[in-house]
Amino acid sequence: MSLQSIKYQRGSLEILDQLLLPVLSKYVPVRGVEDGWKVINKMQVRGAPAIAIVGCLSLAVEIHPEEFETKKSLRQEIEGKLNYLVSARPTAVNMKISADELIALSNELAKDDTVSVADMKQRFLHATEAMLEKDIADNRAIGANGAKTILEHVAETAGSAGASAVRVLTHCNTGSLATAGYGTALGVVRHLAELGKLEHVYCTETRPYNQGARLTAYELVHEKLPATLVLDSMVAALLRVKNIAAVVVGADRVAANGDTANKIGTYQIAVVAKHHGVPFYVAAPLTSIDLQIPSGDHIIIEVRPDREMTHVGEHRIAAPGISCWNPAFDVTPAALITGIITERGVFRPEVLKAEITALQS
Ligand SMILES: CSC[C@H]1O[C@H](OP(=O)(O)O)[C@H](O)[C@@H]1O
Repeated sequence: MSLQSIKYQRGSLEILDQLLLPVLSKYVPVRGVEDGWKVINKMQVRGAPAIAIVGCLSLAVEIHPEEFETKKSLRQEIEGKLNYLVSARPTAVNMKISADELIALSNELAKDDTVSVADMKQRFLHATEAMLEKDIADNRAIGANGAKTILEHVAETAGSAGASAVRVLTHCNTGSLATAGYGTALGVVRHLAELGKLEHVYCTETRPYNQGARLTAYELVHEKLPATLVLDSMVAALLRVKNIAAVVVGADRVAANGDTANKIGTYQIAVVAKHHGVPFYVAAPLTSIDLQIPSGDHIIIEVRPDREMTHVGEHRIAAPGISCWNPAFDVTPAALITGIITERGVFRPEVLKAEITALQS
């Protein structure tokens, strides 16, 4: 079983086709931007950070063998192709943020007369390749920050000096298959396990793509972590009887006020967690935080094909002719979020914008 969602070396990019998991582990080549757009749009690769990394590396493999006459032509290629890749899926912000950063870099290099066109191409390739290691480092920091916060909350609530092992619930897939490795919310789970403080992790199936049943369960079984799969409809009952210490989920786009777009079903889990007094955390790198939008009302929610609901593979499970509503995400209001776990710290939603702005200044 492979957990490496992305295989890259200069001039070559392959992605693990997540539509085939867990039954088949098959890598497919991504030869350029058209392939990159397709594998993202079809969700052969998915997960906010992985989308950005695969998108940017698809451009890297495309321009690697090309010779550009001028820096202007290279800059135009970079800007046009990155903006095209942003259109593959609208909700996660990571691709947009990465595209803007790389476009800004190429504009800066194009203006610098001391930089040749060959140097400019090399600098661009290095910048895209650096995303892989940075994502893994960010995820490890998210894991450590999140585990610490959850254990402190549990100890504080119990009035004890240290927390015993905890039970957590997660939704969708936020692990190695959604990132360059280790994961965000699943990185918190991994770090709890590394500390010997993970009693049990529950993962929801996450209809209709089944990221939980097919991908998160795959990762947890692979690492022999104590895990149980539950149906999306079981969350309320689970929180009532299983003494869950915290819910930790990922994010596709966090607005400046902390409202968070994440996989459909996240909002209702947050409502149930509030009802049961269970802390609800969002785990996300800064590349998932969009300070340009004031609230979740401004987040575009991708609506996906009906067939993802009416069929499991080739097998029809819904009556022919029924109409469907298939938003891929929903928005959890900041008021339902206990904390946003990032690689730079854990922030309450009401201070997120100020804290992130201070970090970035
Ligand atoms: C680590 S971000 C993962 C994030 O992306 C998932 O959506 P999708 O599978 O449609 O790309 C889900 O919202 C996860 O929380």
